[in-house]
Amino acid sequence: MNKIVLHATDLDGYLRDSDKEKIARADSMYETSLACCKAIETASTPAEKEKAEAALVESAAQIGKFLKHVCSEEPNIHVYSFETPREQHGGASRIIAKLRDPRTSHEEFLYFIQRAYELMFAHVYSDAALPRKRSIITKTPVTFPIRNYAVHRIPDVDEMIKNTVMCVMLRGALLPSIIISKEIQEYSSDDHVTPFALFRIKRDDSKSEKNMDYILDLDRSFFNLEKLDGKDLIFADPMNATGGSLVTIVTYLKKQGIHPKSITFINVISALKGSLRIVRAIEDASVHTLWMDPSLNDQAYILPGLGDAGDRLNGADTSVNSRNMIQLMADYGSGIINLYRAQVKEIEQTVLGY
Ligand SMILES: O=P(O)(O)OC[C@H]1O[C@H](OP(=O)(O)OP(=O)(O)O)[C@H](O)[C@@H]1O
Ligand SMILES: O=c1cc[nH]c(=O)[nH]1
Repeated sequence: MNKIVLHATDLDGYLRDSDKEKIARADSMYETSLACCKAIETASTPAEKEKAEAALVESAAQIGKFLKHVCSEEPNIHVYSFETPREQHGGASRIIAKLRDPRTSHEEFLYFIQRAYELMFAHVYSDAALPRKRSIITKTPVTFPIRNYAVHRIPDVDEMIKNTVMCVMLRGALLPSIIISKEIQEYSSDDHVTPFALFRIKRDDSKSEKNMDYILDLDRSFFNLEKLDGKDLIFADPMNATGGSLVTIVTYLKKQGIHPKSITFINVISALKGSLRIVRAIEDASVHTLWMDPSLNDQAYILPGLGDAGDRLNGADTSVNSRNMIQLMADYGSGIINLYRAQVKEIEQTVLGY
């Protein structure tokens, strides 16, 4: 057993007093939402339910305003819905709502995760590269009167991606990481496939936030330390709750003498606490999230959240049924595997060591 464990108490000291005040305020605002949720659940007439729903809508609006204000003072925290034009918010909101809904099927969940990460790639890379663009010339199937070629101008992301390594926090981050890597490949001028580093990191679900253990299982991780030094590390994990999992990996890397050039953490939902902790604990880290949620429950799950992202993406991973990496990828199905052929090959080589 070759495990690195970070305890909840190791995370003490990163947050500033002013951060703690903001988190406490968001928690207390979310108490109001929870009271509305209770009123919705217990309403005995349609009118009572309608009143409770209106109160929930108002509470969510207040929380949104507060979080936006907090993030406006944080240069390294980027929330898609706070930074993009209003016209784009509806689409992001729809995706998050579908991901939150327990009725969303497994296949639909994968589909909406894919859409979420396409938006996030645009926000973090292709939109950010503008106005730099390059021309691509594409052959079309139309050959009469002669073979046709079309010209398109696409954002030039080459400078931004050339030094990157895709770091995967297994299991929840596997598909998101593959998607971001694929987007990088599609936008690069040389069909660039990111190197991969795979970290098996797990929170101990039997613990609460206050006594949480974050366990990095080195026997089930696959990476070459030397290939991480001086690199721009991308971590694409759908959920950032306490920030503890990422801090565990980065602390371990630094103790091994690895100094990443930058760390880009790309989430679907990031809690306020996890966002602040990452940017305080890790130098040169930036958090980019499609959505920010205000609070955590005692088990360190995000509120309102979407439940266990790893389980919803990959199925339950009990100790009796602990699937290995190659099995996990096979389980995504042949359709997805074909789409992400280059990434799957790169991951297989990293895992199998050839
Ligand atoms: O910000 P934190 O408090 O560290 O929580 C976030 C982590 O929790 C989830 O993984 P989990 O431990 O559930 O493992 P899984 O990916 O196998 O589901 C998620 O995918 C993140 O990696
Ligand atoms: O709410 C949460 C928190 C951590 N990990 C998840 O998958 N969901």
